[in-house]
Amino acid sequence: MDKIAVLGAGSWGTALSIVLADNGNKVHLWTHKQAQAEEINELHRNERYLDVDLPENIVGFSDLPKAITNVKAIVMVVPTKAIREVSQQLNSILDSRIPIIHASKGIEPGTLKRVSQMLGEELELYNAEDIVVLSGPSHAEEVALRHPTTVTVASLNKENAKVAQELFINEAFRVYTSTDVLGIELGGALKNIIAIGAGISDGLGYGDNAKAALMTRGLAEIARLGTKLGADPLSFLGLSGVGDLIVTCTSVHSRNWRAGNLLGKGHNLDEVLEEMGMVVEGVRTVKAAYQFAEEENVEMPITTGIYQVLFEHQKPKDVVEQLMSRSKREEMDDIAHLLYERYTN
Ligand SMILES: NC(=O)C1=CN([C@@H]2O[C@H](COP(=O)(O)OP(=O)(O)OC[C@H]3O[C@@H](n4cnc5c(N)ncnc54)[C@H](OP(=O)(O)O)[C@@H]3O)[C@@H](O)[C@H]2O)C=CC1
Ligand SMILES: O=C(CO)COP(=O)(O)O
Repeated sequence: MDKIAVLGAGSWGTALSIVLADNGNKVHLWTHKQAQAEEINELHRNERYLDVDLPENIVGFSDLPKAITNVKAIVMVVPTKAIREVSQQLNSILDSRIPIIHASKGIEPGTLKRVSQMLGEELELYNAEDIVVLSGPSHAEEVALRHPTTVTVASLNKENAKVAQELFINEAFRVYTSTDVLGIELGGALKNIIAIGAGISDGLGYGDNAKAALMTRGLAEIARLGTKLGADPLSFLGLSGVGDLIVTCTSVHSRNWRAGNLLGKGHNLDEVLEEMGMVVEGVRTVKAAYQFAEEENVEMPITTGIYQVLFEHQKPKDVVEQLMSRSKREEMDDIAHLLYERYTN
């Protein structure tokens, strides 16, 4: 039985541990809280994060050196804001280059780094190119119930992506490979912003038309930024693009959608984050995307509107009015231009 370490015992770390345990591995699920490790070992539960019984081959650890001893691979699933801190802790104990797969969806405000870039910067033995990202439409609650789910694993090194595919794939969890790390990471991170927007729209009482508009035009601005940064535009039509956008914008499981929904109903951001009690990645990512849009001179009106609601105390209804009264334009003008530039150069 291979040992795999999963770092981050929230809902997604726990669900991915179940997939790995179902595949016959002994999973070392690391948490920074001792009581949580004890709950996992004594009750085979992680009650605060996921309402399922855990397989007995998932073992809780609160000691990081012990958690990674003799493991074949490390899966990193802490929130984006904790990636650097946990990587720094790993540096002093990692003595060989085992595969590292991350499943976190965010971009760091200020530096505008994606998770694989942060890992490459912090981990002394690794470059960003060594890291694999796992992303796609995958609510932890459904993965834990073994409901059919599909994700993409991407690495610049195709062999690394294949190792990750082999590790996770099973009859309920289908894994595709890609080499477009940039597109896969951007798709997974930026859809959280649009999911907040979809939640706001539903909270305001708008209907399906408004949500479909947000999703479609949201995807257009994700693709616009991603293509400008060098991602493959086709990735945004894939699992980590349109797939994750659908699942996050249309589900009550999504913390980003739920946070947006409360904002749309009139709660302020502090109240909402207090109520959620779990990570809402889109809140930090919207700061990064807003900064990206300015620096890269890319139009991202929906992202800008959500930024204004979250951080500039704009009323959601006023932002909707602002979006609906923008100057007239052709639907595909800039996307067509970007695609033309990409495929003719
Ligand atoms: N939930 C899902 O369905 C999916 C989530 N993701 C992504 O996975 C990532 C993790 O999300 P998720 O598991 O849902 O989040 P949760 O909020 O459910 O859990 C986050 C976990 O990380 C722990 N944590 C926070 N800071 C640190 C730290 N500095 N050191 C160690 N552990 C820490 C938290 O501990 P504590 O709260 O006890 O401090 C908690 O156990 C996010 O980037 C998310 O976007 C991706 C796909 C699906
Ligand atoms: O990324 C997810 C599903 O693919 C989970 O989204 P939330 O973080 O909004 O719950």
